[in-house]
Amino acid sequence: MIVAKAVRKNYGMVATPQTVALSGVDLHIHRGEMVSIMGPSGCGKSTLLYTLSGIESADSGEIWFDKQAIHQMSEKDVSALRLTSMGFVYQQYNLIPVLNVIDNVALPLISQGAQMSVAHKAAKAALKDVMLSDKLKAMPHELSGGQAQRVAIARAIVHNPCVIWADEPTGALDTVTSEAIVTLLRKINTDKQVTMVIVTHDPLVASATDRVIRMKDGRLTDSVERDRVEGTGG
Ligand SMILES: Nc1ncnc2c1ncn2[C@@H]1O[C@H](COP(=O)(O)OP(=O)(O)OP(=O)(O)O)[C@@H](O)[C@H]1O
Repeated sequence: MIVAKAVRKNYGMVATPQTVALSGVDLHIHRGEMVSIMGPSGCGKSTLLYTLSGIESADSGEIWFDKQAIHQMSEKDVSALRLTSMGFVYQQYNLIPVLNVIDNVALPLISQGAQMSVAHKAAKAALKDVMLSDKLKAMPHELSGGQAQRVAIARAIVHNPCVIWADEPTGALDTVTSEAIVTLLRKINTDKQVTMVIVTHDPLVASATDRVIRMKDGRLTDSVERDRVEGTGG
């Protein structure tokens, strides 16, 4: 479903010393797969996530999303693809502080031109999926970290995307809350068959995914299936 071929990405001006963030990444993520990306700080995990999702452009190489060549698309077309087919979850939730929970979750649909009543109906259903039906009118500052992340997850699924990209979704949460978020992400992956790509430092998150991709110095070093990660065959 998502294919990267020899993807390279540098930061910095051509005339100045450049940071090599991705130095030839080849990757294939299958539809419905839940994958984690791990590796030391600065190895290029977030850059890979944002390049695969078309937020950052690659310097060279190919990125395919369901047979669509992201590396050849205009910025406008990639934005439209993101809006309709992708959801994002960030470490710091990125909720709009002046909007209540239901309006935050409805936002991706409103951005696509949906009527408010339609967007609110879908937002309510998404908030039910994350077990927050009792917080529709709450403001973001009234939520715990775990609740805020669940709202962010509802916002990421409200438009039925094919893929969810998550950058350190448990990075700001304690262990118990992280476990609940991982369980929720896994349930959404299973129930809705949404492909999930999760950048994480957290072994707990990685152990819940189908495959752990390891990176070092802008390259993939390893790709390990779940049973081998857990070492239990389960
Ligand atoms: N906007 C940017 N401008 C310049 N350099 C950048 C930019 N974003 C990332 N980099 C550099 O690219 C390299 C890869 O960064 P990236 O954020 O992808 O790593 P990471 O593995 O996600 O790190 P962390 O685990 O600390 O979040 C790093 O050396 C970083 O300093």
